[in-house]
Amino acid sequence: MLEAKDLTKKYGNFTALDTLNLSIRAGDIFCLLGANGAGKSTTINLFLNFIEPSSGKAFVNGLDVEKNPRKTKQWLSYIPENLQLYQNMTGLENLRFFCGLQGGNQNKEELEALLIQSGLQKDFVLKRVSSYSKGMRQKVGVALARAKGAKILLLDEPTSGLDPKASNEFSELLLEMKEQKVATLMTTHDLFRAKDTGTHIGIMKGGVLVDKMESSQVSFQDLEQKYLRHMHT
Ligand SMILES: Nc1ncnc2c1ncn2[C@@H]1O[C@H](COP(=O)(O)OP(=O)(O)OP(=O)(O)O)[C@@H](O)[C@H]1O
Repeated sequence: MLEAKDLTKKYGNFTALDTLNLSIRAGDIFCLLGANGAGKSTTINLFLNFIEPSSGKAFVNGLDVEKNPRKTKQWLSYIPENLQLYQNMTGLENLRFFCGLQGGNQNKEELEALLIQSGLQKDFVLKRVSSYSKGMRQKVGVALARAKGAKILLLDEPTSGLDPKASNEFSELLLEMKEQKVATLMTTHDLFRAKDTGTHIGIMKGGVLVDKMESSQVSFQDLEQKYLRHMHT
C-alpha cells in the first residue's frame, strides 16, 4: 500500500508538490495525469526516496520511506520511461544480472519463463537488447518486477512512445498484476489508457492533485472534459 500524507516538495520558493494526500491499496491501479511539470514524477521520486520531502510523509506498507529506505525499496519495483538495460546482453542475461542485484537466485528456466509470461516473444529471449523495441524493454522491466515478487509498482510514463498494440499489451500485464493484488501508481499523458486500465485516476496541476475519481464512475468523454477544464482554469 502507498500513502502520501500532506506530502510536499519545494525547490526554494517553488512548490513542485503541494500537500498531496493519497492512498493506493492492493489491487488499485492509480493513474496520475497532468501537464508537463505538474509534479507527477516528483510524487514517484518521493515514494522511491530518490528525493526528500520538504514536509509531509510518504509511506509504503505503513513505513515512512525516509526512515526505512531499504525496507520500503524491497517492496517496490520501479519502471521508468526509458528502462536502462545492457544493450550488448540478451534479455535473459539482463534479467539474470538485475535479479542477482536484488538477491534473486532464479535459474535459467525460471527467468526465461518470467520473460515469456511478461509477453516477450520466445525468440527474443536470447537476442541482444540492442535489437529490442521499447515495448520489449518494458517487458523485461515487468519480468524483473515479477521476479522480485514486488507488490507495489511505480511506473513513470511507461507507455509513452509505445504503439497502441504495445501499449495495450502493457495494460494487459498491469491488469494481470492487479489480479495478484499488486498496487500500482502510474504517471501517464494517455487519458485513454488511464480510463481503460486505471481503477482510479488523479489529475495534477501545478503540484496540486486537483481531481481524483474512480475510473468506473466516469466515461472517457467526462474524463477528457474534466481534464481539459482543469488545464484551462
Ligand atoms: N531538482 C529540481 N530543481 C528545481 N525544480 C525542479 C527540480 N526537479 C523538478 N523540478 C520542477 O518541479 C516541477 C515538477 O516536475 P515533475 O518532474 O514532477 O513534473 P511531471 O509532472 O512529472 O512532468 P512531465 O510530464 O514533464 O514528466 C517542474 O516544474 C520541474 O521543473
